[in-house]
Amino acid sequence: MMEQFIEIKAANPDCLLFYRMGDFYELFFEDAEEASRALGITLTKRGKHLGADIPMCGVPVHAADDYLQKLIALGYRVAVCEQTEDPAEAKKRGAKSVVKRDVIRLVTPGTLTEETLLEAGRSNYLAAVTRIRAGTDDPHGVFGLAWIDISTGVFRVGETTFERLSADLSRIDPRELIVSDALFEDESLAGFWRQLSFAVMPVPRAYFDGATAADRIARFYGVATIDAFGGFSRAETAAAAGAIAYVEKTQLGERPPLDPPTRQDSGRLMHVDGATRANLELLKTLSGGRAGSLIDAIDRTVTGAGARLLAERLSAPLADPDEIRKRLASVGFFLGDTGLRSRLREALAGAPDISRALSRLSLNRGGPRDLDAIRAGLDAARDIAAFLGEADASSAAEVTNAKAALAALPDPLRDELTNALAEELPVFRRDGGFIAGGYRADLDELRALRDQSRRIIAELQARYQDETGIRSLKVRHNNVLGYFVEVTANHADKLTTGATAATFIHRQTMANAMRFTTTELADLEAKISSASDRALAIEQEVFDDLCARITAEAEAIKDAARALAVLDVSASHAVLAEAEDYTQPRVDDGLAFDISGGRHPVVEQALRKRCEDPFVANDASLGPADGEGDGRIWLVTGPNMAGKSTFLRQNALIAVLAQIGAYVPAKHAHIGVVDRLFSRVGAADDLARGRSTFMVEMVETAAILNQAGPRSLVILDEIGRGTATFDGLSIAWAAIEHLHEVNRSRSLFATHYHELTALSETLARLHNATVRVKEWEGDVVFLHEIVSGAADHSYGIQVARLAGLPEAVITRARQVLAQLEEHERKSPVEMMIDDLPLFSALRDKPAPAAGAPTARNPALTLLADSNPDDLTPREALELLYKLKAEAAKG
Ligand SMILES: Nc1ncnc2c1ncn2[C@@H]1O[C@H](COP(=O)(O)OP(=O)(O)OP(=O)(O)O)[C@@H](O)[C@H]1O
Repeated sequence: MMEQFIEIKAANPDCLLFYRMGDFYELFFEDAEEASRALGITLTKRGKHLGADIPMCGVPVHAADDYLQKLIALGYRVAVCEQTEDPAEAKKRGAKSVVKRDVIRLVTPGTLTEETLLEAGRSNYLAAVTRIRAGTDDPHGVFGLAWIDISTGVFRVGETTFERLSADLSRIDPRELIVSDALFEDESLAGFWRQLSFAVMPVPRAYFDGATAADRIARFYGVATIDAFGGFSRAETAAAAGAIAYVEKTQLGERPPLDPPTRQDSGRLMHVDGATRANLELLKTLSGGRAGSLIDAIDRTVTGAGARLLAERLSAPLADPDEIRKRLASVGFFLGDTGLRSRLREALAGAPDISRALSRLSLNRGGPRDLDAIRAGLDAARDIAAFLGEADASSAAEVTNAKAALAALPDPLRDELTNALAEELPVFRRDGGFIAGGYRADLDELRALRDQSRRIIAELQARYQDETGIRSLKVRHNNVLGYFVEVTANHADKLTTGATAATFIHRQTMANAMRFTTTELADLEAKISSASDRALAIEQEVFDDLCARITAEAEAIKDAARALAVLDVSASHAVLAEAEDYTQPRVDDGLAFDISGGRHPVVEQALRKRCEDPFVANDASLGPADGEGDGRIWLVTGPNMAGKSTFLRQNALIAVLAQIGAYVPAKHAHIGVVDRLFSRVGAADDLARGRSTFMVEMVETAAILNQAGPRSLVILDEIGRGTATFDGLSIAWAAIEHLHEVNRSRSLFATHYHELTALSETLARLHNATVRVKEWEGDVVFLHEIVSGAADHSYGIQVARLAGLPEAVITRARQVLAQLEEHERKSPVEMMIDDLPLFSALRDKPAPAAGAPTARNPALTLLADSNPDDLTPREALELLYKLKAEAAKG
């Protein structure tokens, strides 16, 4: 057996090998050591290899999914090795022969299908990347991308460049990425693969071989050529073939129901790079959780498929106004009909995840409950089609299409499943008992026979009791003996002696009981077990038959599943819009960015939950003044904690929401489609990548200044704060000029460098905005209201005081601040700035009226004239009284 194990393990060196032995999967050698550590299960030993003990641990087959889930989450890959013959068969070859075993599947993060291993609301993508260098001018080559979710059949391809690869991968957010070993080892990319947050798996170069790529895809789909799928580039075809090769390798011959690949044209999407995606906390917060993210605030879907579609849309907002308007129309449709919407959501909430059930059935991994999921899904689809059919959805193309997809579902299949399936269903098909009575006459007969035999056994027990006079005699059953007669030890003599001894054949002596069999019982047993076996065989046949009928309709079922997801998302946006008072944005091809009464979707809900003051809505207007020329830059100054970051982010989030086709938290919103969204907010260092906070900030800023264009929306929060004041100020200054002159993007720029507000005098499209605060009894009160103008204070010390800094530190900080401000008034900063050519335009500002000497504070004069070393305590006290009197005057 060890020889067999070692051979199979050698063929799967990069996986933990789950080696099936009876009711357990056993792991040996290093696998056992790793798994026992990772899973917290006991490490034992079994036998010896080369004179040393063999470490071993095991997990029960029935609980294997839980352990698999843990291992996959920890980044392991598992090869599942099953017994491929009955142990009885092996015995026929000789007592010592080993049962045949084979790996039936590789479980990897990107190729999961089990409900327990998948997250209901998240797609589970396997992505493949390949590079083509020939025929391109780009020294990095072009990159082909393919991504597959085998649990739902989604299959997409695209082409990208090195610059965009990271953004594309962060949009797809795969669980596992495969690349050819050559690309994996390419020195120029080593750092790139390392910094990705998901598993990267090098695979043989042959997976991506361009010469055979198209054939491999065609073979998978059983078509002569892939032309019918649409024209793909060489890079796309190679990536798609690589992904298919990997699916084939991990599924070992089972074929998941993949859609034909479709191209995702990233030109029609809003481009959002990884840093922006993370900064804006679209799908998860910077700390990695879902709570507090945008999706968490807006997700009102009721199905797993709906939640997945919403996440997918949030990762890839559109940049095509027509498509966006189509989605908005569906939301409008559901907003207009509350009754229909509630009925839809009720029906959806009860519908199972049919695409995932379909995938398991196609991969021969499904159970009776998956059949039932399809049945229930078809039922729900029919109900939904019926009541949608009554409504006039002509204004909403998506709803009309969904209706058509649902109506196209095959009724006979649904009827068949309804008739075939029993009420209560076991998890595994091997357990039987899932076919309803009345569906197959032969099955009913066998079941009757089985049930009848049980009755006969009861009768037999009564007869044996009578014949022997032992009232406590029982006919029992276990897996070792089958049916047997059991009497307590004190009655045993009656069966082993006299006339009855001929009937009762001794089988087993227990401490308190003795067990016997009889010829009659053995005959009955044979009948019962053959009836059960035959019944089970019929059920398996019916299962296969139903499975085949379902997979034959896979296309229609998948279309319907997609339609249900679209309906769920559209209705969920309507629910959100109604509950949260969102509005339909106007989206077009222009450069407008007019938001009135805009709110931050996450902060607004958080404030409400904490029962704090309601969110203060604010306007933003970044489009070209008078509709002509390029967009504007708003330079937002204001105290700490005033709400600058919130304002910046809310506008980016409103753009994202509008472009996924959702309603937005505002009174009115008019947005000319944003082609690229950039945001640099907050500070976080990336020590894993060897970058300090400031370095991260500069890398992200560089990306923005190098890539943003007139259709982009740029959010920059406190650029330059991570370094010395003048360096930071200068970088921020130059960045604004670059944005204004070169990028010409619609931008929001928050800063504490109040000096920057002077730029509005030279940069025509720069608008100064500030957040209002009130001072009250030395404290600051935040009004969160954005108005035109510039801030004059940071109120940093007041905020520090609110935060609970010790009073001594606050007092000292005030003194230092006063000195610094005094110093700065005389300092050469402004002179230095004036000397820079960029600032020369500012020099002509009228000088402050001269000749008004600032009167010196008399208290200060008193202090200056005193000499503390010469003062007696009494004189010191008198001085203090004088100072106090001066303070009271002034
Ligand atoms: N419009 C608003 N209405 C109500 N509360 C708001 C609003 N904007 C912000 N807040 C509250 O103020 C807090 C601070 O906001 P934010 O982080 O945006 O301030 P900031 O000006 O960027 O501060 P800093 O300069 O210190 O980074 C938020 O967490 C939120 O609770």
